[in-house]
Amino acid sequence: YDCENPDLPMDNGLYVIKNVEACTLCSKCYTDIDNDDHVLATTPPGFSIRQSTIFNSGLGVFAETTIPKDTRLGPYDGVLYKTQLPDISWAYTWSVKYESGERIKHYVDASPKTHSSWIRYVNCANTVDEENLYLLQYNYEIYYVTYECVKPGTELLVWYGDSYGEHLGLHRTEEDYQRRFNEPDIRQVFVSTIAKFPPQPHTSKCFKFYNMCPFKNPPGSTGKHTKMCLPGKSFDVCRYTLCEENPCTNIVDCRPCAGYCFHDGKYIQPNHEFFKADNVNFCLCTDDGILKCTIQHSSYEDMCVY
Ligand SMILES: C[S@@+](CC[C@H](N)C(=O)[O-])C[C@H]1O[C@@H](n2cnc3c(N)ncnc32)[C@H](O)[C@@H]1O
Repeated sequence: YDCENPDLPMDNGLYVIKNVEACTLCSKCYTDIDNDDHVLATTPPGFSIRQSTIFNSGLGVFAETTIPKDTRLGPYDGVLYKTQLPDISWAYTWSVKYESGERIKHYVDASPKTHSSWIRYVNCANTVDEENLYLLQYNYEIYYVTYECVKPGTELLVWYGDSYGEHLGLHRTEEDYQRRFNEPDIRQVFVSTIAKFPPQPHTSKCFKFYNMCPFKNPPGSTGKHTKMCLPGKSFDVCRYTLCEENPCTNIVDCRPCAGYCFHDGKYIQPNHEFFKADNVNFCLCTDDGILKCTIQHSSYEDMCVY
């Protein structure tokens, strides 16, 4: 990319480089999204995961091409927990907070590789001068954003926060930040646009994609499910009773597609329980492909009726 005129999509004032869907080609929906390579398969072009420049810190993420300032990377995928259970591997866990920035809404644990994305490998900067990313919580998801134009070969580094930093033997003060950036500390930014941009009912102008392939049949045509367009033209399957149709191939019965139920752009494994985006309701994908969700609504997902 060109740092001055990058040819990248934008969202809310930031350039966007999204995670690659683990199943990239429509014809290859049979990819086993459940194996350990899932996380590497989510790495977008222009980045690599390799031995970190930080001594004894394992793998790290490197820019292999120029990445413009203000580029949003992610999201930081993982398993969501409402409470910090003792067995959560905190090493890969971020907390997602309510808008006030104080109360914790849930935790996202990227230790299971089957559920995480490539930015789980971003290490913690040893010094403020090495920091080239800040953390952005946007619509209750965690992203990393570049502070500056990142040159090829540079390791991407973020500040994990004071207590995690302490654990790694690292210290950082507000003054360190101000010395480098000459502005108030913005290492952790919270933005919630869910209320500002309510989902719009599907129209023919709103294209839906799954793994880069537009849906062949307009959603809702069978009357079995309803899809809503969310900001950024992403899609959500609000009501999905039987998992009959693979939107990539239109093959009836998506069992060979490494999953039964389909929600929010992802296949859900049988008997897998997960929180919905509102993190109030949770769903279970049953063995026979039925997605059962609770209906204690508190957010825009009020519109989704099961
Ligand atoms: C979110 S993971 C980052 C990816 C990790 N390097 C890996 O290979 O899976 C966090 C862990 O990376 C290591 N790490 C990250 N930043 C570090 C640093 N500045 N110094 C030492 N270890 C670090 C620590 O083991 C930490 O618990």
